[in-house]
Amino acid sequence: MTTSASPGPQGAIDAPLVARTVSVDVSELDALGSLLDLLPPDHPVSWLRRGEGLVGWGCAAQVRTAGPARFSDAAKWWEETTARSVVRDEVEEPGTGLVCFGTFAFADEPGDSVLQVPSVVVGRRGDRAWMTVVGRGSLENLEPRLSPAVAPDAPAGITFADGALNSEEWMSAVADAVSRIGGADLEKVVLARDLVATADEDVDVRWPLQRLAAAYPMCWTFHVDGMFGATPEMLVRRERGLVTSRVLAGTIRRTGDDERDLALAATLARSSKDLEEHEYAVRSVADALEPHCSSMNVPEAPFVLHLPNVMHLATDVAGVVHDAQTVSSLDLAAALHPSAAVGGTPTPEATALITEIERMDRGRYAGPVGWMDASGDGEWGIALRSGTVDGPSVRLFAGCGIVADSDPEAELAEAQAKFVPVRDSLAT
Ligand SMILES: C=C(O[C@H]1C=CC=C(C(=O)O)[C@@H]1O)C(=O)O
Repeated sequence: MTTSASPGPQGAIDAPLVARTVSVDVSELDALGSLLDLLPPDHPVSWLRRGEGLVGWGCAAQVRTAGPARFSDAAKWWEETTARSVVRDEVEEPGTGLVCFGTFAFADEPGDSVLQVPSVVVGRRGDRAWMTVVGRGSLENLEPRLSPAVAPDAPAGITFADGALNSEEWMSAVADAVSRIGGADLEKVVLARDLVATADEDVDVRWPLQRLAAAYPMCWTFHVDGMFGATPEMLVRRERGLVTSRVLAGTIRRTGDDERDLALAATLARSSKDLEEHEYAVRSVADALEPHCSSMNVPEAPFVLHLPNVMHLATDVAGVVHDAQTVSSLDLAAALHPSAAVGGTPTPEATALITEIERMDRGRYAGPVGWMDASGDGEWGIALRSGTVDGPSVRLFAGCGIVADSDPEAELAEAQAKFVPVRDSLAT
């Protein structure tokens, strides 16, 4: 575990964090554009849906963790950091006061995970808006002030290439997985592949973020430490004792013809292959949340979630938690990860097969990404429809749930459709 921090203008690096949250007039915010328009290029973070949520920038403190203890080490650091901090919060909503943003590796190894405390966070929820400024030293020196940022440049000269496996190789990995599912204890495994986009110059992540938020308003547009995307899947949200999770599994591509898409949605809702795959995913989430809840609501049948590129079977699981004092939203995310939507069923067999046949390091793709406040409330999505930006290079990821009667060609087409959000967001 490594920690670092910017000492700020008036404080030593090991001095406690000080934070001040003030209310912001929504019309003042609107006059500056969307929340994303406020982001400067310095450590931008985002968690936005339908124009609401949180953005932040600068880095007041951060911790990097790795390995099987990546979640618990990060959670411990957050507990210690918030316990030492001095906070003046004039708004007191979930997401005010001290807030951290995190992105966690999918696998125990090699794994590289981060929890960051931005120096500035701006939040919006309905007709309420706020700004938090974080530093070290005296609260009185913190000056919350909003201003627009310089707009990002479009990435230039983007080209795409296969990542670890080309299409043919990936289809044979899928065929291999199908043959293993028939035999052993394995019911489902999620196999992913990657593409690599290369630009002429460093990619400014604010460009794809703006495009993702505009094209996928029903998804959570996120960015933390190079990991960005627009995910439709909420691993866990905890707010004032209520926990919810949006489980997705079972997918069909859209055609662009609304009438045909409606017929396809009906087919999806009746498809036994997809319903079976979905059932595994819901069961894995409900089982992991159950020990933390005094009551739960698990709908019997899924609904169809319509996205611009694909449609999914979706179930919203909800519960009342009884251990909010001792178990944070990040602890819940750790308990849920990896769900059947990104690992498979049973989890140990599925993740072992992923390591064996996927032939790539997922990095933080399909890991939890999101934010948490000092009370432990927060939102952790699954980093899907996502990419990792590193200088001029962006690695894009997409995966599919493979079950006994999966067809490799259909799965390849589904993966292509899942690349679309990030691929299009890099276009000029
Ligand atoms: C693993 C991904 O999607 C998961 C989430 C929703 C539906 C899925 C499916 O139908 O296969 C996947 O389990 C991805 O987008 O990379």
